[in-house]
Amino acid sequence: METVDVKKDNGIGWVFLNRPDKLNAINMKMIQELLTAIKNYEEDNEVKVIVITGRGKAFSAGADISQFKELTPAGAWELARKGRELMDYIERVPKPTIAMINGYALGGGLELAMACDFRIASEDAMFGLPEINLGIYPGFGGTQRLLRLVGKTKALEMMMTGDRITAQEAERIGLLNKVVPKEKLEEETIKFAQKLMEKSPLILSILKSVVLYGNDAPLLDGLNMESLGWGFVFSTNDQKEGVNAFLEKRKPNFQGK
Ligand SMILES: CC(C)(COP(=O)(O)OP(=O)(O)OC[C@H]1O[C@@H](n2cnc3c(N)ncnc32)[C@H](O)[C@@H]1OP(=O)(O)O)[C@@H](O)C(=O)NCCC(=O)NCCSC(=O)CCO
Repeated sequence: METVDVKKDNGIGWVFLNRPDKLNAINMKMIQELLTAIKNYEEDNEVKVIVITGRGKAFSAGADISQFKELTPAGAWELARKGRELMDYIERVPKPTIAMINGYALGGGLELAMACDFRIASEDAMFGLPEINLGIYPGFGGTQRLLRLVGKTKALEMMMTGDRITAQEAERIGLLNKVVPKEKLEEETIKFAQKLMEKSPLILSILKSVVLYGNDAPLLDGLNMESLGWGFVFSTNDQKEGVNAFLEKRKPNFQGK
């Protein structure tokens, strides 16, 4: 692949945005290659957790602005659809996903991070949706995901001013799970991924789909989905293993079945 590279290591499927000289600006090629990388990891049983990060000093500075000059309305619509399709796919992939944010996460870069389940950032990372300064607004799902993550007041402030915020502020408003010193970013991300890998991958994927369903559904529908799923979980080996391990005072050994 030209714009993305990948590495599998101890259950983690790493995805690196790899246009460091352009601060990992997301062009059409990168959208396609990211989708391929995520789909490959989805099918790969050795991969339990997917981590997305950037090569160089940025996570990503957003969609590639150099492609905007010649963009027709139909082309812009296509770019927004493809970008959105990627973010929606990442959000729904049935494995935990972590954005390891090593610098700027702006525009489409922040939208990519928001599509992941978890966001861990280095303390010098910067966040923002500056699209308004280009005379546009976020088009890869950011208007909706930021709203849901931090609420209307902060979401509108970030989108309407285009101002950047620090990692500390991003953590305070609920955009991040963790802020860590730069030199510990990888270590802390791996630790977090390992915690997830101790759980049943099957139950994690069912839990993820119940939570995502509830995010977009009326409360009663979400609660019904929870109860139905909860009943279903009792048909799995991992539920039996979890309960037996507790009763036998040992660590569970989940098989994802
Ligand atoms: C991120 C900024 C603030 C970094 O500034 P600085 O450190 O001064 O680095 P630059 O010299 O500006 O950038 C280095 C290099 O990368 C190119 N680049 C940076 N961002 C983009 C981008 N989004 N698209 C295309 N290219 C980009 C920059 O042109 C330089 O290339 P050279 O060939 O060396 O000139 C700063 O870069 C910045 O503000 N970037 C834009 C952030 C932004 O507006 N993002 C929103 C994009 S629209 C979008 O995402 C739509 C989807 O909702």
